[in-house]
Amino acid sequence: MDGPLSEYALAVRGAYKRYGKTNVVLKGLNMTIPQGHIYGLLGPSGCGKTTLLNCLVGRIELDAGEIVMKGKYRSDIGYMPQDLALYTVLSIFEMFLYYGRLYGMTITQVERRTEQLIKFLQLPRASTLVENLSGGQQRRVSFGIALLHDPQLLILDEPTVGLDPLLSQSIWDHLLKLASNGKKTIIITTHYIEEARQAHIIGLMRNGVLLCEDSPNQLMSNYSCDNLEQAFLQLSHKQSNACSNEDEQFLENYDDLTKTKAKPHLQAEVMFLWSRFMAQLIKNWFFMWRNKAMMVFLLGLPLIQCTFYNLAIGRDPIGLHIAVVNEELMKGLGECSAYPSTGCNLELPLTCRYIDKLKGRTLQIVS
Ligand SMILES: Nc1ncnc2c1ncn2[C@@H]1O[C@H](COP(=O)(O)OP(=O)(O)OP(=O)(O)O)[C@@H](O)[C@H]1O
Repeated sequence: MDGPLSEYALAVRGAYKRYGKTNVVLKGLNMTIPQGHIYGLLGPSGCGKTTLLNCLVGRIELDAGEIVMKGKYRSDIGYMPQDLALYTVLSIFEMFLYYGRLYGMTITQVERRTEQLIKFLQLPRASTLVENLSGGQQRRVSFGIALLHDPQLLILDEPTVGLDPLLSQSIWDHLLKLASNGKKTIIITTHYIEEARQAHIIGLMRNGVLLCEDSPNQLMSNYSCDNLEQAFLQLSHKQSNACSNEDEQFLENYDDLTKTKAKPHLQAEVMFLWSRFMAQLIKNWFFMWRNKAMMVFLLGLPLIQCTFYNLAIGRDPIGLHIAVVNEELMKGLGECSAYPSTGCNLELPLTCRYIDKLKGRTLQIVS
């Protein structure tokens, strides 16, 4: 697709990413997503889909390349990761409340949205703990979190895996509805190739690059086949024949290829926000409340440490033999017995007063 990159909801140009010294995952990838489209990102396991999405949401940085996005902040994106970021000791509502507060939503807004999402995603009651949900239900909670703050760009990493086909279809219907008014742009990865036919554009990814980007119908007609799988197969053959020793070439030239470092495409977040602080506080409170043993331990440990510290340090040593060297009492400690141990007579030798104080403690004075 041509035209200035800023016209698109999202565009990636010349993206490179390598893990360690040898695992080059993105090899100069280009991707273009117009506003209001659903983009189905397809590719075999390990081809770099999650890596690409992680770069888009700012979780990791590209080594080189450019990402241009309509949104400027992380909160402009709704992201559903493959590995669910859920706190299992929280309930569904508490989970939504935590993320809602991170996005700056009010409690009333979160309550209203929770009601809608529970109905749409067919989730159990809002008070149900996440740990008591099935894997599929947990994925739906994670999907709900991505939709919670109604972002302009949705990035969904396999949202329909393990779901009932009817629910899967209703999720696709909802995504099509979200995109239909031209406002929301959605990137979705899936292993179900047939399901991806519902996307407006399909990106077929293999070996760190996109083999093609087109509408599903156009793709199938270009390769004269009646399903996407055959089109993908033909493209994969073409790629394999074209570059058999590609990996070694990339490794050799990687430093040259990535000379121009990628600039961050999302603006840095403000260091401190009350809503974020409160979100953490609420989450930790619920966490502690559900883990009473942990709470007792966390509060009890400093108490125990203080007690032992005070018992061990700063006390008088017991039974310690000490001697006082001084030249005030020439005839030894016996001299002190002649003086009263109280009063404020400054003519008395000060040593006697000092010895007197020591005697009252746990020390043994040796004469
Ligand atoms: N944090 C990491 N550190 C090192 N290597 C990684 C890391 N994350 C991913 N990889 C490697 O990068 C490659 C691409 O992984 P990625 O998860 O992006 O693939 P994927 O296409 O999303 O796979 P799947 O469809 O199975 O989720 C794999 O070889 C993987 O082992």
